[in-house]
Amino acid sequence: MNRSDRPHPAGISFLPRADLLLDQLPEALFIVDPRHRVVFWNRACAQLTGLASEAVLKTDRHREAFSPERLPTLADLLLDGELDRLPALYPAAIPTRFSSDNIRLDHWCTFPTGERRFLATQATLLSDPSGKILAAVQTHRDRTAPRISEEQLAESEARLAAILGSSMDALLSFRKDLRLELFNGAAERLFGVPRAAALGRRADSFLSSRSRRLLGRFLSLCRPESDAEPVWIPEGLNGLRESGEEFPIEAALTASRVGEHPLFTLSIRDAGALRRAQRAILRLRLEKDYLEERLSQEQDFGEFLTASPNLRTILREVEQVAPTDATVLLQGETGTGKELLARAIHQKSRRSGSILVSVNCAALPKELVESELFGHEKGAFTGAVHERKGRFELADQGTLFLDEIGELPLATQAKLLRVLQGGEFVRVGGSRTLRADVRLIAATNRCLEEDVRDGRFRSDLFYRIHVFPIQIPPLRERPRDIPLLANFFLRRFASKLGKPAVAFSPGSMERLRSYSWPGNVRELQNVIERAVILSRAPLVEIDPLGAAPPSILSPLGPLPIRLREVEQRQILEALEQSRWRISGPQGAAARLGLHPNTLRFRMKKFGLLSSQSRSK
Ligand SMILES: Nc1ncnc2c1ncn2[C@@H]1O[C@H](COP(=O)(O)OP(=O)(O)OP(=O)(O)O)[C@@H](O)[C@H]1O
Repeated sequence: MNRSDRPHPAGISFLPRADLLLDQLPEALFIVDPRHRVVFWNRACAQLTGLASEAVLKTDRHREAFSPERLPTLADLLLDGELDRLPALYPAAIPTRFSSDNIRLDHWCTFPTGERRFLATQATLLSDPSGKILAAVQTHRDRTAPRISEEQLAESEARLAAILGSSMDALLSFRKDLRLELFNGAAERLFGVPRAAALGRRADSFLSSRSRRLLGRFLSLCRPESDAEPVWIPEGLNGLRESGEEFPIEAALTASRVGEHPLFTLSIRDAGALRRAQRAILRLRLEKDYLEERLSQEQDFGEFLTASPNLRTILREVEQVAPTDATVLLQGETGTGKELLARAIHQKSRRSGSILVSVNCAALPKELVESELFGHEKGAFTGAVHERKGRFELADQGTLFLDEIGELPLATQAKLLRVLQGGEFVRVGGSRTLRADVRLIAATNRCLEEDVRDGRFRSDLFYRIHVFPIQIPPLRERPRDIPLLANFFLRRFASKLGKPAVAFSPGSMERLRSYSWPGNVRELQNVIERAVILSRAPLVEIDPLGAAPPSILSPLGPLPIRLREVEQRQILEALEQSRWRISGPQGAAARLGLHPNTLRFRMKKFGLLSSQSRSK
């Protein structure tokens, strides 16, 4: 049967052949009679719900077509006059009521197929002129796609609002007329103005008058682009609070093309707060350095400072060996603090009440080494006009620090071994056996194992002194020590030179950290001393430190050692010539052109301060 030949649906005989028209509608439409029976179900409705009109007509299956729970449809509620049940039945839906017999509901529907669609559903009652209800018509427009876009837009707007709200910077967006369109939470807090009051106001009303002119100049220069980068506005801008108070700000301006007109966004930061934070960070850093130094001093060894975990572990072991009489061998590159540590060990030993005698083996001429260590009798050799005690005798009951032990001639090594084994020795040119109770601390920057292999160092002596070897790592392997020691020397030299230095200039610490320090702590100390001497401002500037020339790194011929040796030799010669007299016209100081105290200081540094000279 042709569609046009079909009889009228029973309930809509008042609409002659309207069924044909309604069937063509793109909108899904059905009609129910007052007994809630479906009397019309158009083609779009069948397509939308998946239920053919034959399956629905004359039944109340229209309910299940739109909800698995068979909820009454809008048409049903209208017929029963029960619109007040809408909120309970469709809590998430958005109703729009046009009149008592015409209502719209926008909501998500689930069909028998399981598919979900967002529908704009509208229902109207049809009545005859006497007011008798004939039927209810319900139409459905599928708004799924626009609804998803709306939801996505709302979600992205909420996300954007959350981002803008949580931004630390105050954000002010405006068009060419400067009227504010966006004023985030940080802006409310910074300027003390609620968003509602700020929107629509001119953006430059939050700037001081000078800054307004500057912003105007910037706006005229800005070329809005779709992916514009922010442009920093140079320093010197001032914000204006609602209270009239001006305050320094840092700002960046972005000019982007959004829609037809350019959109400008000012990001503003309270520069005062930033500076206060920077000052607080500097203060905390200085405090941290100081505390680290204190901790290091308390935990460890007097002036021997370290923040390096490796070295701290080593120092804990040293702490245990210090009170014993065990021989300690300190190994490490030049300037790593071997002598300083030797002194600390002596201080922590039961011999601290007695003397620590230092001998720098590298500074002694070969022919004088034995007499230096073991003393000589009068006339033992040319120039030995007096009998003289050696360092072993002087160190009796105390500690003997043999620095650069690897430099000892082989013959002296043999004699040293005998003393260490039996505690007895004979002065050069003498026959009396003498005894000395000495604790030995030896140090070297050479690789003694290699010297033993090459026959430069006796293996028996090596094993005798290798009882408790300590390897002090070079400064470049303990990066944490660089700021600690640098700050320590900074304070020390600043107070010594009466300079009110408080800190290093920006970038200085980075320079110190990135240098390789071939001369280790001694070199660092010298660099800081020089910088403090040259500094005028309260900030101390470290000049760029050159890359270390390879020769300095070589363990065999480090330049600083050579200079030291020359200086030591000259002092020793002058002392020998003056018979270890320091002051007076014939004294070594006068020969060297030095003040006697300066000479004493240098001698102490080189371990040359013996009993002969101490008294003179
Ligand atoms: N950890 C440290 N803490 C504080 N000062 C240190 C430290 N290490 C070294 N120094 C200082 O560095 C300088 C060099 O140290 P020291 O003379 O002890 O080194 P060294 O290893 O014996 O050198 P060399 O092998 O050249 O004799 C000294 O002025 C010392 O006080």
